[in-house]
Amino acid sequence: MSSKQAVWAVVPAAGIGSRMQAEIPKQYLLIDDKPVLQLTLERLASHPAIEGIVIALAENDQWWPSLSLSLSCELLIAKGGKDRSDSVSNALKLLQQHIEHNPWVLVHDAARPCLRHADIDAMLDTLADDAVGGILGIPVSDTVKRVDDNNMIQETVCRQGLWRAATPQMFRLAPLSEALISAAEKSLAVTDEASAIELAGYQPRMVEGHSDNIKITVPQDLALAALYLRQQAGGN
Ligand SMILES: Nc1ccn([C@@H]2O[C@H](COP(=O)(O)OP(=O)(O)OP(=O)(O)O)[C@@H](O)[C@H]2O)c(=O)n1
Ligand SMILES: C[C@](O)(CO)[C@H](O)COP(=O)(O)O
Repeated sequence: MSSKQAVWAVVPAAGIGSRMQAEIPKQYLLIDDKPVLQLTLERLASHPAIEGIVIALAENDQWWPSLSLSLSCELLIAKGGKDRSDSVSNALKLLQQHIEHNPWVLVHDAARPCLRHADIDAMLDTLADDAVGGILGIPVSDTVKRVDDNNMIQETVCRQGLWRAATPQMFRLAPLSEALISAAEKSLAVTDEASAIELAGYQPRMVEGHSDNIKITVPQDLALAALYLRQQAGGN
């Protein structure tokens, strides 16, 4: 598939950002005067392959109306759910009501504004003819320890073959929706789309991405994301 083949993006943006310990949900914190969510949406919408975006917003989201967005793609708004997987599932169901075909869907965290178009291109090119789909990730480069509740090291985990999963996670609309519904029906908590696809018996492909595609999660991540965005703007 060329990177021009139209795909839809799903952006879960209904979290409260508790680990960020901020006054407002982290997706509305500012980086160089722009809300994180706006940066992420503009990054996705400016890619030529993105036909439309479905964003999942919390029902009590009071910040969305204040965004001044001018996106070059269609935008649908779904209801956020209790967990990230519920928000994604709601967005997929809304998309299925909106379109009849079964496109590739890129699920991408609102909290990841540093996504590079090169990584989107890598996914579209690598997974073009894949029967299942796949995700962006980064190989683990540190030694990994398992630690107990008292911060005592229990074991060193072999890092051979260990990767950190990121987003986008790219799957076909119908099987992804079915996999998430199935996981929810079995009360199986999934923290990413690939987990649901794996539970459904499929084997997603890992696509190596850039390590600056960080998820803004804890306070120090905001300054790091700002640094990465400035670095990218400078052509690095
Ligand atoms: N019920 C939820 C929970 C999370 N998300 C979104 O999923 C992405 C990744 O989740 P995470 O980083 O965990 O965000 P929060 O859940 O907001 O953070 P925390 O766990 O610290 O509260 C975020 O863009 C978040 O807005 C969502 O759409 N719906
Ligand atoms: C989807 C994800 O970003 C992949 O690493 C991650 O699982 C989200 O987890 P969170 O606890 O909802 O931030």
